[in-house]
Amino acid sequence: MTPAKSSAQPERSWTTGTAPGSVPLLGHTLALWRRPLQFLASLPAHGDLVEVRLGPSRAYLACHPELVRQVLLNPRVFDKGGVFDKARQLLGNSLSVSRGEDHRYQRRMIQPAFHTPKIAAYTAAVADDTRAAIGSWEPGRTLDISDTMHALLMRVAARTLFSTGIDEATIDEARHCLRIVSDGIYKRTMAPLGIMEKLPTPGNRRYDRANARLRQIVDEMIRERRRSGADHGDLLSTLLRAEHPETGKGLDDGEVLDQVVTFLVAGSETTASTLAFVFHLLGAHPEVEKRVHAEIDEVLAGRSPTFEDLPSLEYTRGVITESLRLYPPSWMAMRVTAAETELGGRTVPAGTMILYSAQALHHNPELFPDPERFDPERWLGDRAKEVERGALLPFGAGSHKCIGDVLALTETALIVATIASRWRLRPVPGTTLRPEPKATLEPGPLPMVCEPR
Ligand code: HEM
Repeated sequence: MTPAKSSAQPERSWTTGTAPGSVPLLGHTLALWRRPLQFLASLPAHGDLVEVRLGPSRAYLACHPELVRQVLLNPRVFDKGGVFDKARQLLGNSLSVSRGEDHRYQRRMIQPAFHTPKIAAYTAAVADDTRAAIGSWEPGRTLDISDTMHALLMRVAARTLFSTGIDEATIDEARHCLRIVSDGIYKRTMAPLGIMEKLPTPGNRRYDRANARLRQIVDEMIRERRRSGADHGDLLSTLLRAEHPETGKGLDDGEVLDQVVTFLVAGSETTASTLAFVFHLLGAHPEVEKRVHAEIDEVLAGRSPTFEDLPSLEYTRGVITESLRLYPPSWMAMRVTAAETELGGRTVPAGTMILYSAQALHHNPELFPDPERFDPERWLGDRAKEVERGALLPFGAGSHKCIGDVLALTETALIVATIASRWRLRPVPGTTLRPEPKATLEPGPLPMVCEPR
């Protein structure tokens, strides 16, 4: 590890290092491919900025929260290139992959759909939807909490963001397609050569079919809304009524479709995985579960939770934050330098890949003592103030920070409170959590047994 003096930050020295275990030709590609979570979490021990070899290319992982901030708060230099260029071909030039002026315009146009009063309105029915979804649960029944939360989230997204009246069977079909599409986008953006996905393999055909069907379902939803002309005050209406601030031009149906698919990809799997991790953690820590139940019983006294209850559900929110720390759904992201720049005391050429990883930050013992311990109290009272700025980063930062962060936290808290006020979910003995880092960090199958409270 080499100390290096930064001219941009003259007051502090950064340490830079190289990840160990590079092999000829491949560098660290295999380590990053085979055991990405462990590999990333091991890197902060080698410096504030750590060089990683990806085949012939050099990339850097920003490990110190301050360096991550420098990257995320300067999108003109640390731009959305690399995998985002590939994702743009699959998702269209939508919010999560656009850059520069395009991104600024889209963000300005869409942001009003995520203002707090809107979120309070969207989430008014989340408790009802959740109660309807758990209406068929029976004592002693085993369910896969991962799958159950994905199904619930798709219904909630259909209702909150798109106020759609489409039937349950179509929502289920869209969910099935979305998982295939999301997985396919991840594989296609990570594939180094871009050849395999063009071959007519069964997997590629499955992806093409799922993508076409998902787009057909969304397209029908858009046409229906245009036909009715109704303004439901939701995300879909915002997109359909959006106008470019200078040209006054709106989005055509194809552009609206790209945005909707992007929101489904970015918003539903991340939130569903968070919920599954939370229920897994509660099942594995009965003493924490007991405190969550006590808080919910005291605050709600038997009624359904609402947006206004969230400030009072402080411990429950601490559990959710701690789950996002341990299992950040967005486990790694990247930028590409648009020009030569300096980072952590190193001169970094234009076109260099800079990685940042919530997984690496959140499991760093320098930032979170005893990082593998599930400890919701980290987020309560004075202990929360001890956490270093930028150390907790489940939603990113800067101009590309997650637009759905408040919505995701609200939905998660409302769903946890609704379920935990009636049911306790017990892990099936012998079940081991094996998080799967894909487009989102997924919990994998998690069978749990329903017990009425
Ligand atoms: C627990 C749930 C969620 C997590 C952990 C999460 C995480 C993130 C992260 C880390 C980013 C920034 C990625 C980067 O720096 O490149 C991001 C961006 C984004 N997220 Fe989320 N997200 C969640 C839920 C949602 C929801 C509910 C929505 C919408 C309904 C959403 C929509 C988006 C969009 C559109 C972007 C791109 C924003 C931009 O570039 O301007 N996310 N998300």
